Order: sequence, then structure tokens, then C-alpha cells
Amino acid sequence: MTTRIVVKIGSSSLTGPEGGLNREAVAFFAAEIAALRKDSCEVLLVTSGAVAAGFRGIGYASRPKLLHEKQAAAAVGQVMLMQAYQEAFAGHGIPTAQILLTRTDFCSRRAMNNAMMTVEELLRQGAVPVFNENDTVSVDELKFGDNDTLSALVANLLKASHLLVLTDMDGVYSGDPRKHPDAVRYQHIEEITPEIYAIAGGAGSSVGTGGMRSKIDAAKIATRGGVPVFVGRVTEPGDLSQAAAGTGKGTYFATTLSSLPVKKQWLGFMSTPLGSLYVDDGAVEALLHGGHSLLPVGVRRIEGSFHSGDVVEVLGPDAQLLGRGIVNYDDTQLRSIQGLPSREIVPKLGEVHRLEVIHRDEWITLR
Ligand SMILES: Nc1ncnc2c1ncn2[C@@H]1O[C@H](COP(=O)(O)OP(=O)(O)O)[C@@H](O)[C@H]1O
Ligand SMILES: N[C@@H](CCC(=O)OP(=O)(O)O)C(=O)O
Repeated sequence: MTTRIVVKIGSSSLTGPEGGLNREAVAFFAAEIAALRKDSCEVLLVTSGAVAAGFRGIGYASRPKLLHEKQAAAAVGQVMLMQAYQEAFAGHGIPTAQILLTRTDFCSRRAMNNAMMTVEELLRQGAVPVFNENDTVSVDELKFGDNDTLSALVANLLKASHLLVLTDMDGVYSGDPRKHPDAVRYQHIEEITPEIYAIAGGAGSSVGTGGMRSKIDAAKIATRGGVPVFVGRVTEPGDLSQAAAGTGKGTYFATTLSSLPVKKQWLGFMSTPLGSLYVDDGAVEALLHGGHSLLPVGVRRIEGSFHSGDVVEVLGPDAQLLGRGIVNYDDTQLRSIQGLPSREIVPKLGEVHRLEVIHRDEWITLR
């Protein structure tokens, strides 16, 4: 069985500190990916660097901060980026293809199925699909925020064997090494806890976007979808194959979970919850360990306004996120039955199509 690998390359690895595209870096990564493919791996590439590559070409002295300026720079830089990859991979006899996505695309099952079919065909034909966010049409609140998240969504969707997130640090440290010289590197992170989030800071270089926090977010999404993750540096020939083999210069996030059906991926990582349900300890046990549905008796507090069929998030008594699900009541109905045993629901509301607040089949654990 072919090993399918998603490689994400951050801006910090593709551009200089003053911006502009480092074409030698593009050629280096193309050679690394070509070597992986010789080891009978399929490789999908998620690349940043469009904004960083393009901003000087459109007259900005430094990487823009305003959304429309970033979008203009990306529109210029994306052409430069793809041209550089096309030339670099052509030297290895590998065709490249451009896939531009936005978060809105991921919310559409139809768009995702179309994208998946295109990507599977490209892989069958021996091409390297090169993904980036479609910065021209993304808007601030909908942007992935960074390509780390995009790479995790792609890895889950295409059921990758590994996600390799390449950056300018050789892994996740106990603090940003730029600010904490005594920080120590984690070789492996078994569980992504609030303490791990606490050590992950923002972007390091002048061209980065997501920082280590977004890489932790991406690792959480990918491992939840059954994809192990590497975050680290690839600077010498052979480093990428080492990263894929588990001996890379970085941090590994393992997972024992299986890949998720597209519906659960959408529910967990692409949907927008319209409400929050706070539940009691009994409901926490039922949802996290019992494999049960959420019943009205376990609901303690409701926030937001929503209709039956919308997505809501569910939180425990400690306000920690437990997961997301499709709710079977609107918020008004649910407020009138919260805390009631199931036998009292029909007398209270009349006939309902489902007693469960969230049915197990329409639930995803995110804890
Ligand atoms: N705990 C941490 N461990 C390692 N790097 C960290 C940590 N917290 C913040 N960082 C910063 O995250 C940066 C990598 O993210 P970013 O700047 O977005 O790079 P990229 O362009 O590769 O995505 C590092 O250069 C580093 O300065
Ligand atoms: N679409 C943007 C992505 C920016 C981004 O995510 O940057 P990074 O944090 O360096 O991966 C670009 O190509 O510049």
C-alpha cells in the first residue's frame, strides 16, 4: 500500500527575513519531495509563501498587516510560487497542479467531494497537488488563519499516513526559543493538553503567520482524524525522508485513532457551532466513555440561539470542550426541557422526532 504524505511548508522556510521568494529553498524542497516519491510515497504539498513572496513585488516595504494588502500581495506571490514549484519539480520529471481552497469550500460536502476526486486523479497521474489558501476570496473571519490548519484538513480528507509540518524550528519547545534560550525541545507529545497550548506562542519570523500555536491546533485536528504529525525543520538532503521515517529533527504527535468519515470531519473541524450546551458529569461520562447520546436530563446551561439540525458545541462542568454535535431541538424548546428525564419530554413538548438532544451518530468527541 502506498504511503500518502502531506507536507506543509511555512513562509519562514521559503522566504528570506526581508520577504521575497527563496527559489533555492523551493528547489531544495522539490528535491526532498522527489526523493520521498522514489520511496513509493504519494506526496501532497501545502505551501505558504504567497504573501511573503509577493509583497515586495507590489510595492510594500514589509509584509502587509491589512487583509486587502495581504490578499493583493498573495495574488502576486501565488504566481511566483507556482512558477517556482513548476520549474523545480519539472527538473525531476514531476508535474505540479495548483489547488486553491477557502474554509467555505470545506463547509460544502459537494465542493470537498469534487476536490477529493480531482486530487485522487492528480495523484494517479503522478502529479504533486500544491495547495494554498485562496487568499483573494477569503475574508478575515473565515480565513484558516494559517496553512497549518489547511494542511491538517487536507491530511484528514485524503486520509494521509503522515502530516509533516515544516518550519524554522526543530520542534516544539517548552517556550519560544527566541524568547526563552533555556527552553527544551519535546521529541514526542503524547497528548495535547492545555499546558502544551500554554507554551506555544505566535509567529517567530517576520513572514510567519500561525506560530507554534497554529501548529499545535493542526496537530490536534490531524491526530483526531488518525493522522500522526511531525513538526520540525528540514534543511539538509534526506531530512524529509527522515521526518517521514520517524527520525526527523522535530517533534512527533502520535495517534491511535482511526480516520474519520467526511461527515464527522465536517462536524468537528469545518462546521460553525451556533450554540453551546453545558452538561453535568453524568452526561460527560455518557458522551466520553459510554458511547451514548446526549439526553435532556444532562443539560445544565444553554447559550446561543439555534434550530434543530444546527451544530452546537458541548462543554463539561469545567467549561472544557467535550465535542460537537447536531442538535435535535431549537434553543427555546431545549431551555424548556433541560434537566428533565426523557419520560417527561413528550408530555411537555408533544411528539418529537427524536428524544436525544444530540444522537451519537451525529456527535464527535474533541476532548
Ligand atoms: N513553544 C515553541 N516552540 C518552538 N517555536 C515556537 C514556540 N512558540 C512560538 N514559537 C515560534 O513559532 C515560530 C514558527 O511559526 P511561524 O513563525 O508561523 O513559522 P512558519 O512560517 O514556518 O509557519 C518559530 O520561529 C518560533 O519563533
Ligand atoms: N496563504 C498564505 C498562508 C500564510 C500562512 O499560513 O503562513 P505560515 O504561517 O508561514 O504557514 C500565504 O501563502 O502567504
